[in-house]
Amino acid sequence: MRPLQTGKLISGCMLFQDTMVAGTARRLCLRPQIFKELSPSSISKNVTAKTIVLSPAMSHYFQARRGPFTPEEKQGKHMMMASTHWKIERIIAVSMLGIMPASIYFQGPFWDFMIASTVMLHGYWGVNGVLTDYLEKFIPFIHWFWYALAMAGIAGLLNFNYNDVGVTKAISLVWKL
Ligand code: HEM
Repeated sequence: MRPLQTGKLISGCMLFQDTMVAGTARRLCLRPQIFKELSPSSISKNVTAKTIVLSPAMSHYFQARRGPFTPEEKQGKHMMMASTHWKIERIIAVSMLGIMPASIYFQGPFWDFMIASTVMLHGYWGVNGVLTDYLEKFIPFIHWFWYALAMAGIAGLLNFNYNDVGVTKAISLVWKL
């Protein structure tokens, strides 16, 4: 067992010295409850406050791996390089800046499809990235829920475009209310 972080109270924030990465210090604002737990004397003396003790295995588990990664690792199980995927994500996001006003202005089936597909793709990738970064490690099957929800989402939007007024008309009708 070894201390992961030690800190001392400085002007309402806890300055943590990360003992695992020498020379790096991070300032974290704490919840106000911390002040109730500390006596006034301990604050005024500026004492070392808390030491969180984690076993090396646990601290390693909670740490993200920062590379260096091999080209195979970077590609993973994907059909394209992550950097190519990243560029496509950004091209779609930037194109949405034009597609959104254009579809409201022109309307019709083509623009219904454009807005439904780009928003769904962008939202799908965005949430998928959040799940990969924060939850996959703890809930490995979490993506399957997202795949099901995303498929239901795009199916619902396409159904709405084919069998109802369509997304662009629906947005302008909402604004007319
Ligand atoms: C024209 C409109 C939009 C633009 C230009 C845009 C742009 C972006 C960009 C550049 C990112 C990446 C940020 C990063 O990686 O640091 C992002 C992330 C994201 N976007 Fe959008 N976005 C738009 C609309 C939307 C909409 C309508 C949704 C919801 C369906 C959405 C959901 C998300 C999500 C979930 C993320 C991931 C957030 C994260 O990684 O923390 N965005 N957006």
